[in-house]
Amino acid sequence: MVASRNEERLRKATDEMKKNITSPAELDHMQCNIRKEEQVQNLISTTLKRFGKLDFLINNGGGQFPARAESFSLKGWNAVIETNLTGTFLCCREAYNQWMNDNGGVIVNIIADMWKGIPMMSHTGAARAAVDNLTKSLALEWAESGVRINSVAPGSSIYSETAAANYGDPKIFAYNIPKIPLKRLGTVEEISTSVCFLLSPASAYITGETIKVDGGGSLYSTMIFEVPDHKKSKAYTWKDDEETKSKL
Ligand SMILES: CCC/C=C/C(=O)SCCNC(=O)CCNC(=O)[C@H](O)C(C)(C)COP(=O)([O-])OP(=O)([O-])OC[C@H]1O[C@@H](n2cnc3c(N)ncnc32)[C@H](O)[C@@H]1OP(=O)([O-])[O-]
Ligand SMILES: NC(=O)C1=CN([C@@H]2O[C@H](COP(=O)(O)OP(=O)(O)OC[C@H]3O[C@@H](n4cnc5c(N)ncnc54)[C@H](OP(=O)(O)O)[C@@H]3O)[C@@H](O)[C@H]2O)C=CC1
Repeated sequence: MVASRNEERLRKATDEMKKNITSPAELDHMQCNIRKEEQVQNLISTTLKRFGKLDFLINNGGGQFPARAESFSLKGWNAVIETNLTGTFLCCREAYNQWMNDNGGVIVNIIADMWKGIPMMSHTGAARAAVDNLTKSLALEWAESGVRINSVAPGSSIYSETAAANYGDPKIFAYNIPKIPLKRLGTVEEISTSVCFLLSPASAYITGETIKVDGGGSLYSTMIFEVPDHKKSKAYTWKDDEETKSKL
């Protein structure tokens, strides 16, 4: 079952996938806004009615808009936290309560390269770091039910048409290439094969872990953003201490 908000995009994506499926696996799609609790409950119960089981859950839905933190309205902040953190939590909780508690299963959460913060997208950085931590807590709480849960963290380097449209710049991802040790963008396949590995029995002994698929970008330098030159940082020395004391 493939689910998201936009019916037309869903239909196109599932038609495309059906053309490429060589196994007898069945595929369906369903509208669901993961920010809405009832819609998530309905997604999981409909999936169970349609397929009779729920082996895997992949929380891939996510997104954000670029802006400085001081400019965020509460509505904008909440939109991004609800999309990336609350939506992921609701999907995990429903999958567990409706099926995986009794039957086990595997969950993979898609997060982002937020290890050094994400300037200009601090809302999504905070939400993705929270999902990284949620993954670890759930791995411990749900291990006794036979549930494994891991994350995949793509670099800011996998070309996305919707992101380029959202950010108004088709070259938005290409700007990052100089900051990626492997000196190229990643492919969608390089993300999905990592997800498949984590879903497969080959990773049966891995839980609560996050795989970074970023061409080494997270080891290197912060993407896109440069801190402007400034003289706002005052050094601290013992001499300053004496001056402070004399003022007290
Ligand atoms: C991490 C680095 C690399 C990552 C790459 C990718 O992830 S690639 C994948 C990337 N893919 C995606 O990102 C796709 C998915 N992304 C989305 O659907 C949206 O970005 C969303 C998550 C904000 C939800 O939006 P929605 O409209 O459904 O939500 P809503 O109606 O509930 O609240 C809207 C409120 O949010 C605010 N606000 C929104 N846009 C802007 C902006 N440009 N400017 C400023 N503010 C903005 C504004 O406050 C607005 O309220 P207003 O002023 O209208 O009263
Ligand atoms: N491309 C990249 O370089 C990177 C991507 N990522 C993350 O990887 C994931 C996939 O990204 P990508 O394919 O590039 O981007 P897309 O924008 O193409 O995919 C985001 C998906 O999330 C769905 N979505 C967004 N909000 C909701 C919601 N409220 N409820 C249900 N579905 C929702 C969208 O579908 P619809 O609009 O139909 O709801 C869309 O299918 C995202 O979480 C993204 O943030 C992380 C780091 C880098």
